[in-house]
Amino acid sequence: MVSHRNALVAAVRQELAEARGAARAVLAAAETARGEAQTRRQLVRDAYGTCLNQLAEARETARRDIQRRFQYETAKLAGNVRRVAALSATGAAAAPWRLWAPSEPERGGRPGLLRIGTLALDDAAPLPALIPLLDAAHLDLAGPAPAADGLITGLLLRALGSTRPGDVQLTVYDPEHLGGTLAAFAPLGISFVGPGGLGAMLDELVEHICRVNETVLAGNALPAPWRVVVLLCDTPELAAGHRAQLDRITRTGVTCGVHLIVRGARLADHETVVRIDLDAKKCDITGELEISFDPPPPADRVVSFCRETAERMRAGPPPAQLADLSPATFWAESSAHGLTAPIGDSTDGSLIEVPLGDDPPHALIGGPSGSGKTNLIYAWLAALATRYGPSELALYLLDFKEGVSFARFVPGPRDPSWLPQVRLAGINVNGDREFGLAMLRHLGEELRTRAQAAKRHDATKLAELRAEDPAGVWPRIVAVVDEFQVLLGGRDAVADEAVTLLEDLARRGRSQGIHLILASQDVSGIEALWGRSGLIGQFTLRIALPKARRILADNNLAAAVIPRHHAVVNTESGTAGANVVVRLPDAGDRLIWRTLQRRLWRLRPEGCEEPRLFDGDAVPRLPASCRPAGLVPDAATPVGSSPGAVLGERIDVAARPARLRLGRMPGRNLAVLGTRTDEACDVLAAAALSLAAQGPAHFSIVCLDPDAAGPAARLIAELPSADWFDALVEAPGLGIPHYVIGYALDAAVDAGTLRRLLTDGPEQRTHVLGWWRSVSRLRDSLGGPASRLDAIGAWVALDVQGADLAPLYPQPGGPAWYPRSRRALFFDRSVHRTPEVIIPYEVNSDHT
Ligand SMILES: Nc1ncnc2c1ncn2[C@@H]1O[C@H](COP(=O)(O)OP(=O)(O)OP(=O)(O)O)[C@@H](O)[C@H]1O
Repeated sequence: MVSHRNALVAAVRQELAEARGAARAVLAAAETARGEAQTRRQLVRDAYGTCLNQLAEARETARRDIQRRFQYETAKLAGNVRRVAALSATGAAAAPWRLWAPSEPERGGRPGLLRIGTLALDDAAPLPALIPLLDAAHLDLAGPAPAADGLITGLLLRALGSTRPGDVQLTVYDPEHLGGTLAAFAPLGISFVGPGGLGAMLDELVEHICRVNETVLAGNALPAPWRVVVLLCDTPELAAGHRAQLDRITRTGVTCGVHLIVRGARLADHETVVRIDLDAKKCDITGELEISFDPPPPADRVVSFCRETAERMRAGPPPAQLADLSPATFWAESSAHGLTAPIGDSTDGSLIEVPLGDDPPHALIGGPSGSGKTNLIYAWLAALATRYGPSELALYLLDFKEGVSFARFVPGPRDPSWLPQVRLAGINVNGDREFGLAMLRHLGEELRTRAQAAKRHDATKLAELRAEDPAGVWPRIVAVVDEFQVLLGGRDAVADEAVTLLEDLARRGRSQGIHLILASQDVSGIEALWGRSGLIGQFTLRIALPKARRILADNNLAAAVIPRHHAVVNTESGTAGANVVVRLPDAGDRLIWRTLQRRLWRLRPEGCEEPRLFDGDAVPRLPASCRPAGLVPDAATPVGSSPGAVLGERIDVAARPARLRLGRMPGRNLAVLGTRTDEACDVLAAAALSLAAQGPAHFSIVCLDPDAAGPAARLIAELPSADWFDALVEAPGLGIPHYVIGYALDAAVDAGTLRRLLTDGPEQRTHVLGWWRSVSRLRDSLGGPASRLDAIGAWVALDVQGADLAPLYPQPGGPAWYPRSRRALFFDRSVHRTPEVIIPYEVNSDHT
């Protein structure tokens, strides 16, 4: 029993031991699992922390990135807005008060926006808060009266300061303060409306709008000035009638230049109404952005501005500047149908355009000395030359005054530029009416060429010719002749031919695009002008400067009353009633002109040639091509049948040399006549050198005057083949042309030898080119008063009166010739009907 019990205990013990062992094993496993779980938990916790950190970092980076982009975009946007704002509101419309000054609006520009304060932007410099007014809006202000009145004062100052004096007309309804609120503006002549005047004022505005609409419907431009009406109402309620009228004005005013600025009475809703809430610091235009309103302008600034503006209004707007006559784009116009260009402005500042074309075709400018004719021509030419390029306009300019007014258009020693449209300019022409004639002849040729081209293309006027012949170059030609009375003055062949040419050009130039602008101090005495109705009748454009006589019709006295630097432009031949008064800009400033000309010059097309300049005071030099240079022709070189001796420069547009043909015919000798040694020597030297340049020739120099010995020696030094003689000799036939160059042959020559040389020489190619100091001495050297002069086929007269030349001239009485310095009269019996004036070349620059 005991053993059984012992066994049982042992068994139990065994089982218990096993159970305990198993429990311990389970516990150990559980402990291990717990440890592992705890480790895992720690890992997860750590990972979570890392993740959180990374996320926070990423979020911070993204936030910073977004903020940077936001700042960048905001700054960019603000910059753009600031630039737009700067363009939309310039000068007085936007400047802060401390820098504020009135600014001149651009000619033809529209009014911009006006600044009322600034808009605060996060992280960006504040933007100007701008609102529209003129031509755009009515303003409705809500908020405390003093702040609103200050804002209105600022707005008015900006609107007035950025427009021309008189462009804005101000009306103020201020029943409580009886105009006191805006009294600073009183010097501008504003209308103050009292407490009882609101109805009448609104009625008047409504009528004004009706009138403006009538004008616009009639096709006329919107008339200035703008009407700005300020209503300072302290009681919001208006009488029903007033309210109805105000609503009408609100709806229709802006398009008619009527603008309301209202404080205290709400304007009806309309697209043109801009509301400004001073309490909320908001405005319709700027939306949700808060406005920091500008303070009112300093009172003294308003008062001084108004005083100065009132002064300027009394004086009128300043005259246009030369630059105002230029278009925005140069050379953009076509001259097919005419030339239109402003020459100045009217007293209200608008430019006055002057037409030239089919009607009116030509212009006559008149005004006493110093009245501004040349200035007017400068201004006109500047306006034309900036509008029409060289393929549209060609200018021929001639000034018969003693002076160089057209010299600025051609290259000079200090300025190589020229006005690209100028083809020819004549200065100091007062003594050389022949040059005027030459220009008219040249234009006459051009007229003929154009008329033939028009006939070929079946065109009746320039516009048609240009349409039919698009490849042709047919610019309109404008010929300006200043002091043209010099050309027509005098009853001689020059005046007769000039009038005939002018008449032809005036009559037919209209359809061929050739226009004349003639200016004169006094046209009243030009009989040639008034005697030919066919001529004067074509000059339908008349421009009269102050005190001009006979430019306008006899009953048109406008020129007598206009002030200095003004002109009357009349396109109906000067009839009263067709006057337009123009203020002329000062176009005389050389620097301004040079700057303009340089701009045009740089635009000149390829191949644009320098203009031909004729300067009556300049002495032309013998061209290098007329001197024997390089290879000297030898005896084997063929000799032309009639070499041409160059005697001087012809007074013509091409500046060609005048030549005397020396063929093997009787009388082919030259007599240079007169006492001016220098010029006589130059004529002989030019003749000899030019002959030597043309082929083999031999020269015999005979010099009988010690004063001419220097030039004669210089000549012989330059001639390839020449001998010096102290007396006239008969040279044997050489087989090549032989020229006897005789200086002062009247001094002492054997009459028989001279006669034989003159008579028989030319047949054997021996020609005498001699200088005699007078016609009678020439005769004496040929044997006395009865001797014949047939052997002298050509002559050049220097200081010899026309009547003295009678023995050498086919018409009785001799040619009409009054000697002039550095001018000579050339007559070649075999080619001339009438003699021609030439300018002896300067051959050697010093006349020792
Ligand atoms: N619109 C103007 N504004 C300012 N100055 C002017 C104006 N017109 C002319 N003048 C000046 O008046 C003076 C005379 O002008 P201009 O030489 O044009 O007159 P003119 O009629 O051609 O005289 P003249 O026949 O004696 O040559 C010049 O000094 C010129 O600068």
